[in-house]
Amino acid sequence: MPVNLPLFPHVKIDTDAQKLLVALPTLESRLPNKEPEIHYLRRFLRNRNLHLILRIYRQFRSQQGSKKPAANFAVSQAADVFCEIRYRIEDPKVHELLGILSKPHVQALLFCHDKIACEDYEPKIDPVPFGSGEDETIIKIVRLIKNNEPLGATIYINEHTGCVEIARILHGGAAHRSGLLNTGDEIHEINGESIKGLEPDRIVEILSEVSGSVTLKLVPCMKTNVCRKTKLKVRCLFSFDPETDEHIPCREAGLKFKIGDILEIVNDEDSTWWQAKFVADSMGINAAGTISSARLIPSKHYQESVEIMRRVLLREAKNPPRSISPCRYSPKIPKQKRLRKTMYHIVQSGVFSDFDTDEIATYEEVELFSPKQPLKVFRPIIFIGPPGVGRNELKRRLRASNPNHFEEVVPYTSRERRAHEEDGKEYNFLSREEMEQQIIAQKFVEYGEYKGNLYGTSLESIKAVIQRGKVCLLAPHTQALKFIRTAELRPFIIFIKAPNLERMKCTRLEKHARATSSETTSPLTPEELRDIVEMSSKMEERYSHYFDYTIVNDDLHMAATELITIAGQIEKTDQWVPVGWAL
Ligand SMILES: Nc1ncnc2c1ncn2[C@@H]1O[C@H](COP(=O)(O)OP(=O)(O)OP(=O)(O)O)[C@@H](O)[C@H]1O
Repeated sequence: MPVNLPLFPHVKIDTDAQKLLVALPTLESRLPNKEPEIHYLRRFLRNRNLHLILRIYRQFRSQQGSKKPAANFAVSQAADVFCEIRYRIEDPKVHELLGILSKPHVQALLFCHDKIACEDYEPKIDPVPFGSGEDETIIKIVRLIKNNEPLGATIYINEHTGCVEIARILHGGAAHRSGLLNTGDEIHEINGESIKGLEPDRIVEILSEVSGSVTLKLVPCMKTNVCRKTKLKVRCLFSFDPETDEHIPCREAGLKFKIGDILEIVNDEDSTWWQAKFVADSMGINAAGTISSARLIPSKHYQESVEIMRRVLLREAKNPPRSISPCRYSPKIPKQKRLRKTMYHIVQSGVFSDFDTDEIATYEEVELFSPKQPLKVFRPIIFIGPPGVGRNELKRRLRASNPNHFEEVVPYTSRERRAHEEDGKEYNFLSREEMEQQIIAQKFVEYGEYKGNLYGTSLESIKAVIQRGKVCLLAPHTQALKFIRTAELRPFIIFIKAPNLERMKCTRLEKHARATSSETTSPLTPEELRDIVEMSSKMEERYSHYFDYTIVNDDLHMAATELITIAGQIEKTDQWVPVGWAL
C-alpha cells in the first residue's frame, strides 16, 4: 500500500516516523487480522503533533550537555517561596506572584522541568533481554502501563507443557487495549522475576498487585487468534455472583449480576465462560461512566448444566425416585382453601403445562424500544401475583385514574346471562359448544371451569383493546404468560408482590379486605394472608425473569400511585424488550 505523508508546511517530517510508516504495509501483509491496529498506528505516525514533539525532543537531545539545568527542584523551591510570602498579600507584587504560583499550568511546567532535569523519563524500558535463551525460541517482551484496574486476562496451566498460558483476554481490559497479548502466549517472567513453579493463584496475585509498568516476558503463541466478537445485548434471567461459583477461572474477573440486568456479550467463543459488559440494571439505570472492560459470565450452556445438576440434586434430596402416576395432582397448582370464582385454577390444560416445568432461564436477547410520540399502540399492562394480593384492586384504581385511556378485557363465559347483565359488558356470552371449539382452536389465553360453566379470556379481545388505541389491563394467571408474552402484544408485566406477613395483616385485616374473586364474601383470614405471602415469594422465585416491574402492595395508596407513575413512564421512556419487539 503506498504511504502518503501529509505535508505539514511548518513541521519538518521526522525521518524515523517516516521509516516506520514505510514499514507498515509489510507488517500489514504479515498480520492479516490486525487491520484496525495498523490503521491506528498509521494515523498516529502521521499525526502532526507527533512530528512536532519528536522535533522538540531531537533539538533538546542535541543541546544536552551544552545547557545544564540550574536545579532539579523547582517545584519545592516554588512551594518554599509561596509559604514565605503568602502573609504579605497586601503587597500587589506579592499578590501577583502568589497568583502565578497557584496556577496549575505553572505548577505543571515546574514539575516537567524537574522531571527533565532529573532525566526521569517514564516509563523506563529495560534493555530487551536478547540472547537470554540459548535455544531458538522467540521471546516477546511486553511492557504495559496499568493503573489500579485489573490486567484483564485470565491464565491457566497447560497440562502438556506445564507452562502458564494466557487463557483469555477480557474485552476492553488493559491487556486487550494494549493489543500486545494473545491467548495461548506463555508467560515466563513478570517484571524480571521468573514465575516458574508458582501456583496460578500466586501469579494472579502478583499481576493484580503490580501497578504502573508491568513487563511480561512471553513466548508468543504462533497460531492466529481469530477472536469472534459479538455485540449481543441480553437480559439476565438468573442472578450470578462470582464469589459463590467454584468453577470460575478467575473470581476477580467475574461479573456479578441480578435477574433483569442488561448485559452486552462481547465474546462468546468459550463454551463455558463468555465475556460481557454491564449495560443497565433491571430498572433501566445505565452504567454510564463506568470502565467498559468486559468480565466473565457463565455461558448459556454452562448455566444450563449447573441448573440441571441443581434440580437433579434437589429432586433427589426431596423425593427418592419412585414411579409417577400420570394422574397426579399438579404440584404447580396450590390448593386453595376457598373455592375461587375465576377460571384460573380450574382446568389443567396440556397446552399450559410445559410452561414452567423444564425450561431453564439463562439469557434473553433484547433490544432498546423507544416509544415514538405520539404513541398510537400502547403496551398492555399485565398484573401478575398471587390471588388476593390486590391485582384487581390496583387494576381498578389505574383504570379509574383515566377511564378513557385504560381498558379492561371483557372475559367470555358459557353460563346463562343474568337479567341485569349486558352481553359484552360484564361478560361475552357464548354457548358451551362454541366456547369449547374456541378453546380447541387455542383462541383463549386462559380458560377454566367453575360450577359447570366455562370462563375464558380470548386473545382477540386483548388485541381489540390495543387496536382501539387503549392501554389494555389484564390480571391473568401466570400460565397465560406463555400466550401473552409475544412480539405481537408486547406486554409490560408487573408483579404485584405481597409485603411481609406483618404488613399484610396490618393493611388488610383492619380494612376487612376480601378477595373479589372469592366465592364467599367473608374477609381474608390470617391464614389466607399467610398463604398469599408464601405464594408471592414462590411466584417471585419462579417467574421473576418475566417481570418488567415489581410493586410491593403494602400501603394501597402508595402502591396505586407507583402504578400510575410507572404506567405513564412506559409510554415515554426507552425500555429493553425481547429482540423483535421493537419493530
Ligand atoms: N394494599 C392493600 N391494602 C388493603 N387492602 C387491600 C390492598 N390491596 C388490595 N386490598 C384488598 O384486598 C382484597 C383482595 O384484593 P383483590 O381482589 O384486588 O385481589 P386479587 O389479587 O385481584 O385477587 P383475586 O383474583 O382473588 O380477587 C380486596 O378487598 C382489596 O380491596
